[in-house]
Amino acid sequence: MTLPLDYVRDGTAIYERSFAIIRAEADLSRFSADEEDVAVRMIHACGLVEAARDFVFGPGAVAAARAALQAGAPILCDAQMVAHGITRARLPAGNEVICTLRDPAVPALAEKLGTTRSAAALELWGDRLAGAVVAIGNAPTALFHLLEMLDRGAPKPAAILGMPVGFVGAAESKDALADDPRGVPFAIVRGRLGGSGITSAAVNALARAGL
Ligand SMILES: C/C1=C2N=C(/C=C3N=C(/C(C)=C4\N[C@@](C)([C@@H]5N=C1[C@](C)(CCC(=O)O)[C@H]5CC(=O)O)[C@@](C)(CC(=O)O)[C@@H]4CCC(=O)O)[C@@](C)(CC(=O)O)[C@@H]\3CCC(=O)O)C(C)(C)[C@@H]/2CCC(=O)O
Repeated sequence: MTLPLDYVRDGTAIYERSFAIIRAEADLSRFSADEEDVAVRMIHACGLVEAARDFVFGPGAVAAARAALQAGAPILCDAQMVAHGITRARLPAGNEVICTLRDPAVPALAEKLGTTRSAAALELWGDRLAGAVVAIGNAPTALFHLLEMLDRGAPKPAAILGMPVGFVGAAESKDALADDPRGVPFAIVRGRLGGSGITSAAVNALARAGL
């Protein structure tokens, strides 16, 4: 082995080269300029240029989420992994990043409601839901539960990023959001694909455009 090994060590150079590869290889033609910016960062997080086919941005979603973040809206996350992936330095207004999953009240609440902890945790968002940016990247049940809360009259968030991953309920929960967004601007990744990384990346792109 010849040391040092030959690889790029500069973080900014790595990002720049990655983003250039994505723009060269991905079909981004159906996105507006601001959607494209978000899509590139989402592809970067999952390593799949083909994923762009499954990205759906509802009308005005990027503008609504960006305006909310600029105005200081909190970011409500279903999982700690989503919350931890959000780069605080990119947030335009020192926005609060909230995940209630680990609240001690959640296991009993889940038992009482007969659902997962991920879904029950949303009940603790309370009034913070009004005008917030919601980022659901892990749990399909959380997205389903959010839609049920909205149907029961919960305050509307500014935007919903519905990007849970998996095989049970993921595609269905995202279809349910896209089919009836309850008047809330939304973005989804159709099908099984999604996850905390893609979702954090979407928030990071919405928080600040470009690199
Ligand atoms: C059924 C669940 C799924 N989890 C998936 C993928 C991943 N989950 C990870 C981790 C560490 C966590 N998942 C929980 C949210 C946990 N996962 C579930 C639940 C059982 C039910 C959610 C649902 O179906 O909607 C859920 C527990 C609950 O009662 O809500 C987690 C809270 C479990 C725990 O550790 O307590 C935890 C989240 C921790 C956090 O960040 O706050 C994985 C890292 C898997 C692993 O542990 O090996 C992975 C992360 C994926 C990602 O990108 O986020 C699925 C695939 C989403 C799956 C739901 C769909 C399915 O097809 O099964």
